[in-house]
Amino acid sequence: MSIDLKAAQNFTSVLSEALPYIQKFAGCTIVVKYGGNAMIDEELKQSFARDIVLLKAVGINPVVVHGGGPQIGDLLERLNIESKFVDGMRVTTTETMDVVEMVLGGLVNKEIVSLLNQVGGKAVGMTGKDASFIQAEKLVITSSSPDLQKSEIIDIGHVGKVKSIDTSYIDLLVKSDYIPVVAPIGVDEKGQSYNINADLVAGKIAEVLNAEKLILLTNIAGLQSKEGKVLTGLSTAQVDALIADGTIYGGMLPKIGCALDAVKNSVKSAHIIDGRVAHATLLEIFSDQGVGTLITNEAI
Ligand SMILES: NC(=[NH2+])NCCC[C@H](N)C(=O)O
Repeated sequence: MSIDLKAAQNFTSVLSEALPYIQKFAGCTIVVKYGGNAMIDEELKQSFARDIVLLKAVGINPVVVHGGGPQIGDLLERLNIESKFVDGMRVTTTETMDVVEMVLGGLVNKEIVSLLNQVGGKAVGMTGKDASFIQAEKLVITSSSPDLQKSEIIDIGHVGKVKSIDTSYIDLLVKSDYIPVVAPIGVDEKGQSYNINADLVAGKIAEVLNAEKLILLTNIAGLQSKEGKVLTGLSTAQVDALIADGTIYGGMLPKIGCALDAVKNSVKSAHIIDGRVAHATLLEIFSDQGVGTLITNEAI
């Protein structure tokens, strides 16, 4: 059989394009928020696992934070427990929190750990309860009722926000070449569990770890202009302007808020990438073009 020279050349040019990035990011921490389609589609799951293990193999330290909303919804449905949402957040009663903890910390977390380990990684799963590493507090939300002209506090139960993160456990794992896989559950000083948005947890972990990158795998091609063109590189000031003029709105706002906060604090760049594309993580980190939107503090 003769060698396909063209394919071989393509392959080597791809590898060669990756070299400066492998050199630049070796030893760095990259926090990857894993969610959406990439977590459901079999082929995308495999490609994600290989990407993460490959990062580790070339000396980059990935930390994975995952979501699991649809899986929680599925089990609640099977158990005949009604799902209620306020502002896109799941109303989490004590009964619901048990299910959240079982699904996120058990089923989903261990599936990801196992996926990574099957392709040769050394992944270790945990929730913020392990070593109490994510301290949480209750998220208080208010709604203004139009007729009363005043705001009311709405109780959405065990939904939390991050109060503080102790990185010593993650550090220990990373130093020993393990890949931490974090389920977004926090704990308060009384041992109470909280369900926390995974983008938020990923952003905060990236901040406290002084990560090089925060990568958010999404179901979109990236941030888009009003005309629908993907904006491949933006400064934080440009993102602020896109929020102010309404180009970025609705459901995307909390996600972009997490990315912005991370970059405005200590993370070098945040990437909103297209998780529907196989090997999106590798493409973003090791190619010049990437597969989505890169946000940095520098003017672009
Ligand atoms: N969406 C983009 N414009 N990505 C460019 C990525 C460039 C480079 N691979 C990096 O990770 O820093």
